[in-house]
Amino acid sequence: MWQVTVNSKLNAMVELTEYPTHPDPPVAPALLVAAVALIDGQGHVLMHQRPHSSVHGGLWEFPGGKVEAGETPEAAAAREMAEELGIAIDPAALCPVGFASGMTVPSSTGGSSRSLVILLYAARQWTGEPQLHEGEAMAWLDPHRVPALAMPELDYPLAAALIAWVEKNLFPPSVERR
Ligand SMILES: Nc1nc2c([nH]c(=O)n2[C@@H]2O[C@H](COP(=O)(O)OP(=O)(O)OP(=O)(O)O)[C@@H](O)[C@H]2O)c(=O)[nH]1
Repeated sequence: MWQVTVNSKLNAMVELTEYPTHPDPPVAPALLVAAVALIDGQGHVLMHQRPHSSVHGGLWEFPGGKVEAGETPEAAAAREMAEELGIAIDPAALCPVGFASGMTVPSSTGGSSRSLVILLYAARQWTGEPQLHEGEAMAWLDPHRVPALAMPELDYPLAAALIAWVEKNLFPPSVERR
């Protein structure tokens, strides 16, 4: 971060001072992950249990994965839905719900922690029946029950954002008519 100081005596002199933003800043670019809350006709959301062998193994998450080079987050989300659940989603039909930001958990094989940003989208339409292609299990849940699951840390704020989104978009307060 740069601080600009104007020296009043010399009037036009500008001093630039560099300040460290963090004692140990992350060196790698942020990892971007696109995840999807699939919402069925009953307003239930599909949660996915990560493979035991993976980072965050056995925890519940919103299905999704890393955005690859040259991909939009929406295209990545649609690709992950095909890979993980065997369903087709139109990227244009994904609705932004919220995001969460933190640090990755270093894998058991090493590697340092890096900045992680997860974008959560909602989808109410897709083609095909979700099937477990990867992971340990999947479950359709009332969104209000999601915060009770064992999940990666960033999924708790994502779950709160989803509940707010569902209450606004699926069950909007009735409009008072005079
Ligand atoms: N998909 C997904 N990943 C999440 C969530 N919450 C969360 O912390 N993550 C983390 O974000 C990262 C995404 O990794 P991933 O393993 O799902 O991505 P991927 O399918 O591209 O993995 P791959 O490297 O095996 O191809 C992991 O560190 C994962 O633990 C979530 O709700 N959904």
